[in-house]
Amino acid sequence: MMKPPKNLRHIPYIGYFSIFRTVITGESFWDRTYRVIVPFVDTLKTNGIYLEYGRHGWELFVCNSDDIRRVFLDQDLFPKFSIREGLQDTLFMKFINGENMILAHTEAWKSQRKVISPAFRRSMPTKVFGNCMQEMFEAMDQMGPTIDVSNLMRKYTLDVIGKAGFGFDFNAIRDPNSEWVKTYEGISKAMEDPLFFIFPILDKDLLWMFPKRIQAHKEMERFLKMLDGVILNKREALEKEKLENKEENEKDLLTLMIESENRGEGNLSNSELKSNLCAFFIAGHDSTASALSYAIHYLAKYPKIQEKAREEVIRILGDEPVDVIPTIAETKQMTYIHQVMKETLRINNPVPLVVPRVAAKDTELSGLFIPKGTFINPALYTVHHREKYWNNSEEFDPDRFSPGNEENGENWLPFGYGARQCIGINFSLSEQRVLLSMLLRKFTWTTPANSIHKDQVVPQGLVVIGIHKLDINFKKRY
Ligand code: HEM
Repeated sequence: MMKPPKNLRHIPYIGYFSIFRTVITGESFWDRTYRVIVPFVDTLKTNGIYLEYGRHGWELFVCNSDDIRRVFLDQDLFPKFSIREGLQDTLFMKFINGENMILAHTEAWKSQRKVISPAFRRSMPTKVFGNCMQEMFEAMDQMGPTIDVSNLMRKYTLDVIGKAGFGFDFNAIRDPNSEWVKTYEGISKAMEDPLFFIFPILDKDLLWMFPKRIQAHKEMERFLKMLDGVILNKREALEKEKLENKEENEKDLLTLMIESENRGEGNLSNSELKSNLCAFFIAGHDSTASALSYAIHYLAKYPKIQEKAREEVIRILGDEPVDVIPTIAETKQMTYIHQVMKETLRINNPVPLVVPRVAAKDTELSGLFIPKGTFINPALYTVHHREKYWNNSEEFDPDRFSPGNEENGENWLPFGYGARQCIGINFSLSEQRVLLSMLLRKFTWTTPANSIHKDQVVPQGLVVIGIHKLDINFKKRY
């Protein structure tokens, strides 16, 4: 355990105690990458490939974008690790039980993606995003000038995933204490509990020792039953043509998936539909909330960038003192806001590591022998911070992505790459453009003098990394 096994010893490694120090001092993922990983990787003669001890023993970390793309593209040689192993019956696995796109492999994954991709291509519900924003503005009116943005963004993205995902109103912004908001927040907090995350055995065989945890399992079952009901009702309404008449792009994803099926584009059972809705929560809720919170943080920190972004919105949507929900065409004109979003996703990508891949047979990466069974982590966050790819990588600079300056595009990997790239990429980017543009028109904002994030951001989260209690001072423009 102190040293990698013999067949991996030709690859440099970071000592076992390094990770201990991080755990004991509570160092964040971001800080550790800057303190330990990036400087170490830059000294390597292995094209940024090294080993570190992790959940599955000695694992490979790939920090060059060429090999990362190779790993993502070749699903036969580098299949996704099956995260079910050892996790059956845990709270997390109950949530995404059954087959969904995140867990499925090969043929099962292909046939799911065939039905679900068209649904995501058709969906671009800017009106749903904009209506949620108007509810958010009303809520902000009641909050006073200093607002906890991380909390607000989680409420906003929960309402969006409910309405745009399956036509369900969590009502998280208007009524943060409503039944399903409390239930969802309870189970999502329980799923992230580090104790049960690190020792899954406590969550199943030794569950009887933790009454609060047993309660969380019960709440989970209630939540999943609610989703069963939503799916049955939706199928029934579609059969009886009882759904309200909506433009194609404003329909929720569940409707679009069932319609794909009805057109003969494939089949998803009710349990697969439910499992995929849960996958949308896991993959799309906190990730987008984190991206938005970080964007608002950087816009507060750099007032000139905020002003430039606002000028762009005003140029496109005008400056009348009324809320305007942008159309899809208008969001596409927001090139500078898009640059701000891209730079935010570079510097603090919410999903810094993905589900590991496993070498299906003996192979090589950058000429290094990789034995069959090796766990491989595409280290997206490290790639985003290497000087080799990005000048002054610690600096927030949206101009890196200005038109004609896109040479770094292939090193920008917040949504993964290849066939398994994030299916929600355009959905999330559009959601972010609507929120940021409407917020920029209505408010200016600054970081309070006593902010805990003034010198360095304080992150939170284990898998999706957000920002801890981001207080921001807002001032209305109209
Ligand atoms: C800023 C927001 C987001 C980020 C940074 C993000 C990031 C990612 C990444 C890195 C992957 C690839 C994982 C891998 O290869 O192992 C992925 C996959 C996925 N994402 Fe996202 N995501 C975001 C938003 C969303 C949204 C809004 C949804 C759905 C509503 C979503 C649904 C999914 C699904 C279902 C997959 C699995 C796709 C497959 O394996 O075929 N994501 N995401």
